[in-house]
Amino acid sequence: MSGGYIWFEGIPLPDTTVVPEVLREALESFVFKDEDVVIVTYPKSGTNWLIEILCLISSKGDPKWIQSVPIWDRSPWIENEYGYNLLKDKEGPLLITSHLPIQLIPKSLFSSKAKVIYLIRNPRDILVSGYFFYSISNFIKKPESLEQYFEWFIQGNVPYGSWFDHIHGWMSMKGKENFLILSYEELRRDTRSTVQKICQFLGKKLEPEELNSLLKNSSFKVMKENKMSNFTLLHAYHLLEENGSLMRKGISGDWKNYFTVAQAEAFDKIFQEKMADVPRELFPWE
Ligand SMILES: Nc1ncnc2c1ncn2[C@@H]1O[C@H](COP(=O)(O)O)[C@@H](OP(=O)(O)O)[C@H]1O
Ligand SMILES: CCc1ccc(OS(=O)(=O)O)cc1
Repeated sequence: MSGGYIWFEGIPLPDTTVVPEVLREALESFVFKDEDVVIVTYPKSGTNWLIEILCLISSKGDPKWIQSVPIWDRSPWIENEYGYNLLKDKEGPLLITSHLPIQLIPKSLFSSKAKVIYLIRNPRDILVSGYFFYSISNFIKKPESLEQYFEWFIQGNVPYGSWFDHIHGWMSMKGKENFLILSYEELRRDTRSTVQKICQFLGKKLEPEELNSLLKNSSFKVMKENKMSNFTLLHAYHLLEENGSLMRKGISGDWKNYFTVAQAEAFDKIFQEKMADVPRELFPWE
């Protein structure tokens, strides 16, 4: 286990989960079907929370599936060797996850009607979440300090490259009827309405008790205790340090507890410069 990167078409990808030849095959031959649902996020945006919600929509709130099957088997990452090998032989409709920037996603996505949900989060919170998660993981390059990780993040020397580029790339899909943009912040502020919005996008209907069960079983508290979702299964493979979990705090604005005044000002400046061309309403935290 090296915890380094492979540089794939200029993007740093974790070398413990991504195998270049397998990713190349996925990019050239994977065919998305109209019935598939694809979750796309930059890492640490709340990916696994959204997966849990989509699994519970699919099971109509019944928690059996999320309590018995690891989260990475329920909605495999297409760019990972493990995930691609599951997906390529699986009967559809598929639930698929990806952190890939738009230029690396298999091209068949653009000619299919597969429904894509893109989840955005305040990059300052993503930075803090990534810093803590990669510090306890043994499969991603470990930062020595938040100061160092801050620099890596700004430069895009982190898994899946620059957050700023990721957003710009995927925003070219904005307005397409099979593309839904959500934010972690709205999901936290009003989970019920946001789940209803997802159901509407997917053409699904949940009865009130099914929705209540979904909300309970995808809550931070319940996910934290679900070993199929909280990443503690990785302990057996020494991929995550003992007691380490995906579920850290699950809040918005935690960056304020870690950024220095100078870092906050520097980040604001870079954000304004790099995101000036993106409509503000996409960033509910600004
Ligand atoms: N049910 C839930 N409610 C709120 N936040 C959740 C959640 N499940 C996961 N998260 C948060 O999502 C982040 C992980 O994102 P990803 O799944 O993309 O790796 C972590 O953020 P924090 O580290 O800020 O707590 C984690 O706590
Ligand atoms: C094993 C599934 C998994 C876990 C963590 C990952 O990290 S990140 O989301 O890319 O930062 C990826 C895949």
